[in-house]
Amino acid sequence: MTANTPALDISDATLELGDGDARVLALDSVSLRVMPGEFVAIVGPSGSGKSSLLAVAGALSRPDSGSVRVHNTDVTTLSKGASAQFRLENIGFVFQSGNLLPALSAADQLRLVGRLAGNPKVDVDSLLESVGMAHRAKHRPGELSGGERQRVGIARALVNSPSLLLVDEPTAALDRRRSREVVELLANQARNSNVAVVMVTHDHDTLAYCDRVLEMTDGALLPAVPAAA
Ligand SMILES: Nc1ncnc2c1ncn2[C@@H]1O[C@H](COP(=O)(O)OP(=O)(O)OP(=O)(O)O)[C@@H](O)[C@H]1O
Repeated sequence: MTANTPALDISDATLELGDGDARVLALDSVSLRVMPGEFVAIVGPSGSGKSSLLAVAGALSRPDSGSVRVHNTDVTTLSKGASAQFRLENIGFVFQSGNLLPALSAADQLRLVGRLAGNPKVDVDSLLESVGMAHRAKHRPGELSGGERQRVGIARALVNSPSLLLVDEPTAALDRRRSREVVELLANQARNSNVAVVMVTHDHDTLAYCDRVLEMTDGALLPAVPAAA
């Protein structure tokens, strides 16, 4: 594996959803290559296919045609079980609201994901430190602010040192200042951990932190638009 190996390489992926009259071309010959350490934002109107793109990139759904390689593994050829294990070890997911387990402290959220991947010696303290949350290690999600929960969610997604981080609307529940902080944190993590980040967002305020901004329209991914647009 060389430094030139893309962390994500989607080639000509097509995905149809629904049946009969409700059939929709969610992905229309989409190609996307993201290198390690690169931070890419995907914008676009509701229903344009952004979530479908993340699902295909994260081996959660299989395109009807085309290939999806994550760090040189074609994830479209993996069985269901192998794909779940591959996701756990190679892909981190960050969702809108952090998606933390209510009963677990911040530190235990991270430990659990490490244990599930057979990686019990995770350096939880350093990871929480890297997202500015070391002082909240013992707090449960209910005792954290929205921005803090999102930070723990990012640390948790990084536990197994993934090559790819897929992020869905991370700032939807946050005010302007916290939104910028969370996206700046993602940008720093991309650089420092050499992880490729693909973020779906409606938040044009945070696009300046991204290396590239792409736009989805009717299932197609358009060439980059200026980050400040
Ligand atoms: N299970 C499904 N069955 C049929 N059509 C679906 C299904 N899921 C999504 N779609 C359709 O596929 C298209 C792409 O949906 P997708 O969720 O990827 O869009 P999106 O850009 O993420 O939207 P949003 O910004 O509102 O989350 C939409 O037209 C949607 O209505």
